[in-house]
Amino acid sequence: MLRLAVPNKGALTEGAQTILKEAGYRARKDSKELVVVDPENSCELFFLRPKDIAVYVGEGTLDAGITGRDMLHDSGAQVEELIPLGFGRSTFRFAANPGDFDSVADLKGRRIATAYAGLLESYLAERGVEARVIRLDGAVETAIRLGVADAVADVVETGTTLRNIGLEVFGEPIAQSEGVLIKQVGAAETPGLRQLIRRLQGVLMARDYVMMDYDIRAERIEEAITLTPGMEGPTVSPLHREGWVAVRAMVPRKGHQQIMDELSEIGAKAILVTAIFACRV
Ligand SMILES: Nc1ncnc2c1ncn2[C@@H]1O[C@H](COP(=O)(O)OP(=O)(O)OP(=O)(O)O)[C@@H](O)[C@H]1O
Ligand SMILES: O=P(O)(O)OC[C@H]1O[C@H](OP(=O)(O)OP(=O)(O)O)[C@H](O)[C@@H]1O
Ligand SMILES: [Mg+2]
Repeated sequence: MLRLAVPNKGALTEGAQTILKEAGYRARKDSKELVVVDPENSCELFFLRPKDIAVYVGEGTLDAGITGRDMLHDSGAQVEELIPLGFGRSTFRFAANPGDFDSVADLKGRRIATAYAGLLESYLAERGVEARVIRLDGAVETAIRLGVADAVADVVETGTTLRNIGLEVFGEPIAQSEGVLIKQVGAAETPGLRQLIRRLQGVLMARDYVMMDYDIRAERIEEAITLTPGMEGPTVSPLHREGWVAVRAMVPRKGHQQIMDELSEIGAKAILVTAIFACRV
């Protein structure tokens, strides 16, 4: 039985729920459900606070979990990232009143408010910057206005929250984050976990790739294959027309229009693009 931790609220909840559903796992019926048993997939889903997930997985009480990469590093738990999941992308950054600071070195001896003290403290230690870290739970952007801190270190996605309170980011980004699948360091991958990984990779692939079909003169096939190399290699089948072949290959969704343009230029006809519903890599 695979025991999996899933965020019960916050920015990662919807993305986690959607990807698991697309991977064939049971969804919870309402946001108050804390445990979902999925006998068909021999899996139990535990809905937990995103920040606690690395702790449970690190202790080995759960086999795997979905959390944010920033939370994984903040926790200090014995967990490792298995695969990035492509949702809940954010940057972790310093911010302050405009003009107050230029770089992390300027923060020496100053107060920095954050809800990710573990992540911030290891970043400062790596750079030899001694500062006072003020631990808050959330809405840390307000700490400067209320005189509790000189700067903040927080999650920035669109930047709207910072703009609304008149703060500006400074220095290099501290970390890039997104939803990730994690497991305990050194723990064996059970068959249930391997199945989950394969299914999630399949969903990500189906999101990132499209299927492309086209017809082309046989003498241009090598040029065409350079444009659409596919995964293992494209399928090339004879066409019921002398000197022509049909080609089928998976291509990255991003940039597929350009590939179509380039195929047209070398004489490809009937170029079709279709979405991939599911796949196994
Ligand atoms: N606005 C956002 N857009 C995208 N991802 C975000 C955003 N805010 C947070 N995240 C990411 O989502 C994860 C969890 O953040 P979330 O805000 O859900 O947790 P939290 O702040 O601990 O909880 P809460 O906000 O409920 O107190 C983190 O990995 C973070 O990088
Ligand atoms: O750049 P933006 O798109 O504005 O997003 C960033 C904001 O989103 C998160 O807040 P959340 O809603 O989780 O509240 P919290 O600060 O209480 O955790 C994060 O802590 C920032 O405040
Ligand atoms: Mg938050």
